[in-house]
Amino acid sequence: MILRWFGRKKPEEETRKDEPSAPLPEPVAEEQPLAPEPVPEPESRPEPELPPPPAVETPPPPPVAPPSEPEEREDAPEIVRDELPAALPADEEKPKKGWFARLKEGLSKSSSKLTEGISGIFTKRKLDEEALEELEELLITADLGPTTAAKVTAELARTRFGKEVSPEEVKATLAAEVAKIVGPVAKPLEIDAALKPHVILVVGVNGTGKTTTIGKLARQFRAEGKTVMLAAGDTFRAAAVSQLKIWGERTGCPVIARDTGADAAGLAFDALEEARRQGVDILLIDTAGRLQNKAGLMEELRKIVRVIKKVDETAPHTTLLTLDATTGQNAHNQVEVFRDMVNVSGLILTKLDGSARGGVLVSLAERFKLPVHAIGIGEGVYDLRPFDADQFAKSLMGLPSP
Ligand SMILES: Nc1nc2c(ncn2[C@@H]2O[C@H](COP(=O)(O)OP(=O)(O)OP(=O)(O)O)[C@@H](O)[C@H]2O)c(=O)[nH]1
Repeated sequence: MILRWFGRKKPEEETRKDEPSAPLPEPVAEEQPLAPEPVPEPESRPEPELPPPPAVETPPPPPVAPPSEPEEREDAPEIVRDELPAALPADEEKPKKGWFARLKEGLSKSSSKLTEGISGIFTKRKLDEEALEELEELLITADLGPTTAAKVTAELARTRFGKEVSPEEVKATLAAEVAKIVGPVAKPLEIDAALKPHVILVVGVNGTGKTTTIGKLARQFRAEGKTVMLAAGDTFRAAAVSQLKIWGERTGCPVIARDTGADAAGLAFDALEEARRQGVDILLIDTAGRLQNKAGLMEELRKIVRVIKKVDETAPHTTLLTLDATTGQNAHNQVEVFRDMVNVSGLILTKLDGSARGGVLVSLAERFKLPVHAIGIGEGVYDLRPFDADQFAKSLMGLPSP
């Protein structure tokens, strides 16, 4: 059965009753399904400081195994499924504001650039050739890309040419056009419940938010009642491994890790075997993203894929590419590069908060047509949500909630 990420009943609601005394301080799965949030949440609670990772009884990290050829390995780390925490540990408080409000706030740099430009062009002015050219240029500088910019302005010209149009009308038309372009790529991340595990390989340039995204996804899956294992496949950097371990603790997920410099493919192989043995629902594999050594990275990623196919020839079932929205058009190059290395099945756009270049999502959608499964608007564990085309388009144009 295919389950849609976020689209299920909150597992806590179903299982909390028979859980032992371990108290859950906050109903962790408060998020809505994919549906947009029509009403902002009350602003009663103070903004929480991110507490340090709680002392949760997570299984100890598996022993570090020496690098070896995956086929020969018999000493897979011991992780007992019963030890998985029954509930998500207490961690960060859910943000007080609703998602749409936060998305709008996050995209405010991108939207103010656009809305100020639109007001400048269209206040008391007819939609003539010159205005259209200025608008097209504005959209290009806001990272929507030349193709999208041309398409969107042509649509506006088709219906309003020669007429006096208000900035509000232009924004509404643009939002509708943007929603049309990004709508087809707004696809939830689907998890096949029949797979034990569903393997998700997470790739992307260093710093684009792979590890953080893995942590956020892990929390969400755990909140849905799924068992999750994390594999620290960025064996190159010690900090990347320890960062993933922290996310493992925060989300109550075992982490398979090895020493720095260990063979990433071997580690992925071990992790998949272990996840299989334990009947874990989802295995999230972190990877390195050193583009400086493109050939080396390509070989490493391809080897990971090759090697995990020895355990499950259908794996990885999902290959997510994280893209940092602040890098603007550079994200296009990254899609091309990673698409050549591995079979990228979907994108996650991170750091849409504070980026003045959020429009890049539109040009990516237009050009690559790859599913955008989710967007990140902050560093916190709750700051990732499925991508909603209408919400995004309205936020980008600074318009009120859909
Ligand atoms: N503002 C903001 N920061 C984010 C978001 N996602 C990740 N970050 C931050 O971006 C930085 C890099 O994130 P990582 O998850 O370490 O990125 P990575 O791709 O795993 O990078 P390496 O560990 O270097 O391979 C961290 O400081 C994160 O907290 C987001 O959606 N918004």
